[in-house]
Amino acid sequence: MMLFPLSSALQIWDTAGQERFRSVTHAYYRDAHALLLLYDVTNKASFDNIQAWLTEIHEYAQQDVVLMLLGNKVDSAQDRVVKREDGEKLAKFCVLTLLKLCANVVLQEYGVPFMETSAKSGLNVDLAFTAIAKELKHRSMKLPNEPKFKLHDYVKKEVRGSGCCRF
Ligand SMILES: Nc1nc2c(ncn2[C@@H]2O[C@H](COP(=O)(O)OP(=O)(O)OP(=O)(O)O)[C@@H](O)[C@H]2O)c(=O)[nH]1
Repeated sequence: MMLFPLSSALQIWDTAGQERFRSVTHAYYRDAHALLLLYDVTNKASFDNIQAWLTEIHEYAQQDVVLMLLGNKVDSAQDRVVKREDGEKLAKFCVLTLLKLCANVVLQEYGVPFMETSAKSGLNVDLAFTAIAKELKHRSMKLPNEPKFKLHDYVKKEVRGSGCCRF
């Protein structure tokens, strides 16, 4: 991935969401620098499951892990059961839950960034990965004279809505 003026390599693991693979996925948390929490906007159970994933994150992930909440499949507008506002509320709730669980300074200040995506149309997919990569890059470079990268501001500025005609 090119992040001007440098490039970045991301190693991406798609962990199995099913309960029966849970013990295997624990192993991935420990060394992860970022976690993308995905639910399916056409599947309420996947939305409700985010709470369980947060508990897992607290237990197994690094304390300063970069988190992002994504509501996927927004191209399936006719099957949508989870509203965008519910996702936004959940992103705030994620913060409260994690604050109870840990003292992640980044989360305390800004909350969990949230956006809706479509793997089918590509809506916001590049943005999600670019935002994560930029955040990690800035953290790793630690340049004192560089302005701090603000993940939330970046996501807010760049995010595209699914709207009626933009999948
Ligand atoms: N319409 C639509 N379908 C999608 C989208 N993303 C994934 N799918 C479909 O949803 C189904 C499940 O996708 P997966 O990527 O296997 O979902 P998963 O959450 O990784 O599933 P697990 O491996 O069980 O955790 C597949 O049929 C995909 O083609 C999307 O953005 N829009």
